Amino acid sequence: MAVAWSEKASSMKVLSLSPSLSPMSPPVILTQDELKKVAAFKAVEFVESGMVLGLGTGSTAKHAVDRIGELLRQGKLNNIIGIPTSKKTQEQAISLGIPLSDLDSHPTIDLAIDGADEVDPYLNLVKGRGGSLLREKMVEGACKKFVCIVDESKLVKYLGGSGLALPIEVVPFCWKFTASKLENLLRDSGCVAKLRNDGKGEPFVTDNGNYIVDLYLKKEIGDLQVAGDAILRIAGVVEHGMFLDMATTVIVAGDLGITINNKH
Ligand SMILES: O=C[C@H](O)[C@H](O)[C@H](O)COP(=O)(O)O
Repeated sequence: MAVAWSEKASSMKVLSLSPSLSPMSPPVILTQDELKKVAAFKAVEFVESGMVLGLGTGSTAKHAVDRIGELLRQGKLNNIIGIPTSKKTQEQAISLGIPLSDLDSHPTIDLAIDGADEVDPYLNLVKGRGGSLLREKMVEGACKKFVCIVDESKLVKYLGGSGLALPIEVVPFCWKFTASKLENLLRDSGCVAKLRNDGKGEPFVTDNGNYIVDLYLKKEIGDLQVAGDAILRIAGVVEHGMFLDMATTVIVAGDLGITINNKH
């Protein structure tokens, strides 16, 4: 069962942002990227030698992968096997000397660490604004523990509430048809569907050779699970970017410190 942010005090641990600061140190304002790094480093404290690890994708997860590589190099972690969630993370992990495998060989993952685009009060997530949602969902769905790491700008009252995209991975074939089906399905939320482009005037293509249709919502979706299941029933949809009831822990770094929110 999930809990709302306001009800989380008993499950929440507030920690210092910088362990090197004494209690009398003046407050330090961190940049957004520094906050991402703080959350990532905290998550890596959950990693133990011998684990099979899901390696996330994005600017927050990158810090975690860097840290894992650093600890391996220093001999503070051993026998780690990483399962990357994108080609980009795979390249990063290889450059850091992190041994890699895949879900075929390791269908059960001990722990995954990954960022998110939005986190709602029930620890549901939007992911995929970097385009990696399908592999992320496969890997994170195979985890015993999924630790999500965000800076506090990612917290929303409801999924889609940032006004930014809810990404849907679709097959390229007749993507306009699929996009219109999605708009129609979520018309009560004022849904507008747009094909993501690569910034050079061409469609963005995922690691799996698919397109991304970004949904922009004016109103909250009612039942997320029902909506998610209905989205997946549209022929042409490969996966959606709502990660419902998947994160076991969300670590949030903000101006006042870190909160560690555990799913009950
Ligand atoms: O497809 C991208 C992933 O879902 C990312 O984890 C998500 O977009 C968050 O990325 P960032 O940490 O860069 O904000």
